[in-house]
Amino acid sequence: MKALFLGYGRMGSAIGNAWREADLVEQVIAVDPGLPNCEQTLVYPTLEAVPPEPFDIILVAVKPALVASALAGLGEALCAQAVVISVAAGIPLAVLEQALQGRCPVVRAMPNTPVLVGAGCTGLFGGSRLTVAQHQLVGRLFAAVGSAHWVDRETQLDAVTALSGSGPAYYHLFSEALAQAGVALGLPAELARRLAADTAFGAASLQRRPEADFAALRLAVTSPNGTTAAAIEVFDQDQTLRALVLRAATAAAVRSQELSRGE
Ligand SMILES: NC(=O)C1=CN([C@@H]2O[C@H](COP(=O)(O)OP(=O)(O)OC[C@H]3O[C@@H](n4cnc5c(N)ncnc54)[C@H](OP(=O)(O)O)[C@@H]3O)[C@@H](O)[C@H]2O)C=CC1
Ligand SMILES: O=C(O)[C@@H]1CCC=N1
Repeated sequence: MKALFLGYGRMGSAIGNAWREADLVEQVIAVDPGLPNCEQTLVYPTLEAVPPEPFDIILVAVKPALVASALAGLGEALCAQAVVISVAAGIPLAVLEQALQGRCPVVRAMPNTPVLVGAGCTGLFGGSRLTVAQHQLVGRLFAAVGSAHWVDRETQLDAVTALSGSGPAYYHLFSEALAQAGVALGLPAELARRLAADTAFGAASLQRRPEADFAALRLAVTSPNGTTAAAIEVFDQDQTLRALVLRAATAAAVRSQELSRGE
């Protein structure tokens, strides 16, 4: 299977490298004006420079504002047998289909950066022209770099973006804050960094077990009148943390809706 990537920055290269390392695609070709050739990936500066051969998958991973113009340049020779996947936040299927003028079936995907280590999760929504076989292929491609989840309504992708698309940054921010707190409490910076990372990994591993109940996992750490209770009381004072998380996720979802209107 051959894959063409339009945009090979952080998200495009994370997915391209992961698919190649998992032997899901034999050849990855990328179009990206700013990049030199990477090992095992042929990078062209423009779409016009790509030899006119058919691709099975064309993944567009440019900034949302550039998606329509990047797709408009896709000629019949490249996309005759392809499924086009857009990972751009907010850009609706209707815009993608219009840019392609019906040349190929389209899927919207909202992955996240842990695809780099095979631990991503991706929300998916397919257009009406997608065949059952193509639906299965796209699901398999994203499941191979983490987990893949089809949503029923396109608007749900705004919530997926707010939760798991942007979500890794929220956890990284919390780890930054926790490591800084460790240093303020007297630990060497490298030890605080390591403890924050290992704690995030351990907690996530517990959360991922089947039937895991997040509240029960929290309570298992929280001895009555103990150290955790003292910290949770601060987080939960007037629902501070939960209210903040809701505000932050809502801001992300609203931004996704704005992007869909081209704002
Ligand atoms: N980063 C993330 O965690 C996630 C990102 N996304 C989505 O992925 C998309 C890309 O984001 P991200 O990878 O972070 O951004 P990057 O800026 O890292 O990557 C975009 C790349 O596209 C290149 N580019 C610009 N114009 C074109 C063009 N016409 N044709 C081909 N390549 C072009 C850019 O080059 P140059 O820099 O020189 O302009 C850049 O290298 C966005 O739409 C975003 O919404 C989705 C989920 C998660
Ligand atoms: O911040 C963004 O807009 C992109 C989409 C989800 C993660 N990064």
